[in-house]
Parts: sequence; C-alpha cells; structure tokens
Amino acid sequence: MSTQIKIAIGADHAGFAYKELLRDFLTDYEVQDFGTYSAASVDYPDFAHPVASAVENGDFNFGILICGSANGIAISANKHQGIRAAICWENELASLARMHNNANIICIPARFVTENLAKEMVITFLNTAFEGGRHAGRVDKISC
Ligand SMILES: O=C(CO)[C@H](O)[C@H](O)[C@H](O)COP(=O)(O)O
Repeated sequence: MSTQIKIAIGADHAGFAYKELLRDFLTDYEVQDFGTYSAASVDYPDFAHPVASAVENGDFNFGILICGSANGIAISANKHQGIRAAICWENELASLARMHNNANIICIPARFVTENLAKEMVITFLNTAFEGGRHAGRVDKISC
C-alpha cells in the first residue's frame, strides 16, 4: 500500500501552480506542503532547504521540489548530505533517477514540462525501486 509513503513537497512562485496540482493529485500518499502558498515572488532556497531537511532527517520518504528550471531547487537540495535530488524532464529520467541513483527528491522544471508529464514523472519516481548492484557502490561514493 502506498498510503504509508510520506512526501514533502515544496516550490517557489514558478512552481507554485504545479505544486498545488501535484499535492492534490497524490491522494494515495501522505503529502505535506512546505509552500510557497501563493504565486508571489519568493526565493527557491527558502523552500528547497526545508524539504531537503525533512527528507534528510527521515521524517519523509521522498521530496518533490518544483521551480522554473529546477536548477535552483536541485542545487540547494543537493547541499544536504543525505539528499540525492534529480532534475527530471522526461519520464525515463524519473525512472533512472530511482533505479541508478536512488534519488530521494525529484526536481521538476515547471516552465519546461507539461502538467501531465509532471504527474507522470512523479508517479514513476514514487513507484520505481533502486536497482542496487553496481549502482550501490557508486551512490555510496557520492558523499564526500
Ligand atoms: O532554478 C531557478 C533559479 O535558479 C528557478 O527557475 C526559479 O524559479 C527562477 O529563477 C525564478 O525566476 P523569476 O524570473 O524570478 O520568476
């Protein structure tokens, strides 16, 4: 059952509409909204860091972050030791981010993907397992 999976979601103003959409779409999951709560201009690190911390400390299984390009949120989230945040703009990338990188946050570029693709990528991300094997040692080497 996917109901026990806890997801932290956050966005800046560029990702606000997609954040609202995805939060309401993920009815089978326990989702906590870390903001932003309007389309007013904000700074993406103010939302990326709380989501990353919440995943890093184990309170949430996965994070979803959304901004315009996804670069700012990914750069911010990946400052956290326990975070592997992957920018995805095709469904296969969402799958590979889990299978090969054991990514725990999906970063979505709202200005470059459709709403339907964002939904599809999130479902793929949440339902794809890490393959381990040859990828496990590589993932272990990421931390420095
Ligand atoms: O990654 C980003 C910044 O590095 C995001 O795309 C932001 O959403 C973007 O920079 C916001 O731009 P705006 O012109 O202030 O709307």
